[in-house]
Amino acid sequence: MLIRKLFKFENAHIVRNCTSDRCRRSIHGHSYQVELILSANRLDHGQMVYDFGLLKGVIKDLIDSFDHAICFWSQDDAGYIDACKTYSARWISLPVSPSAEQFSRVFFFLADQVLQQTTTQNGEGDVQVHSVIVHETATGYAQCFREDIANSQMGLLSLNDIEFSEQVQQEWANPQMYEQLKQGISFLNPEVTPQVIVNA
Ligand SMILES: Nc1nc2c(c(=O)[nH]1)N=C([C@H](O)[C@H](O)COP(=O)(O)OP(=O)(O)OP(=O)(O)O)CN2
Repeated sequence: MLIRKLFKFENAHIVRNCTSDRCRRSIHGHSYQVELILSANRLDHGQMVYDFGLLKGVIKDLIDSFDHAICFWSQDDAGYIDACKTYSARWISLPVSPSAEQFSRVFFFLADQVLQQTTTQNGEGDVQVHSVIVHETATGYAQCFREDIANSQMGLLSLNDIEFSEQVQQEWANPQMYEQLKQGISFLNPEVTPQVIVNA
């Protein structure tokens, strides 16, 4: 079974080396919509694949990091990167260029890491990220599947190579959250007290 949770953010970027002239050498923004699709072959005690509410913690904070931020490829021109860092308090440095395709890989990678490091407490089964769809505009989207993450032609992703500005980190519910993720420290989902349903 699949479930899907939608996230939204506004972000600015340049995507170098693409065919579209406006896209490759002018800073521009998009209202992104991100569909996180999870799969599982069994349901938890609430008869859900994964409670939507649980996706409003670390995963939401990570995706919301990109809101009102500028995103740049760490291999971009040093002067441009300096300007992004100087004139925007919220910035994110990526090891890949910020195309819709790479955003979908980055969000798959991050959500997958969080889920792998999450200790569930409500009988969840084999919950996994199935795919991530990133809508860059109303007419264009990219969808990432698991096999795209390890595809070296698309560029290697690692937690250490994704950098969030100080301002972005301060706005997380737990500013240490990314460090925790990098160190492999587990996230604990809330405990659920079973309710006894008494029939009248
Ligand atoms: N496969 C991809 N193609 C393009 C990407 C991308 O990430 N992946 N990105 C861009 C630009 O960022 C651009 O701003 C969006 O392009 P486009 O869809 O052409 O945008 P429009 O709003 O002009 O398109 P409409 O069809 O008028 O909505 C370019 N290509």
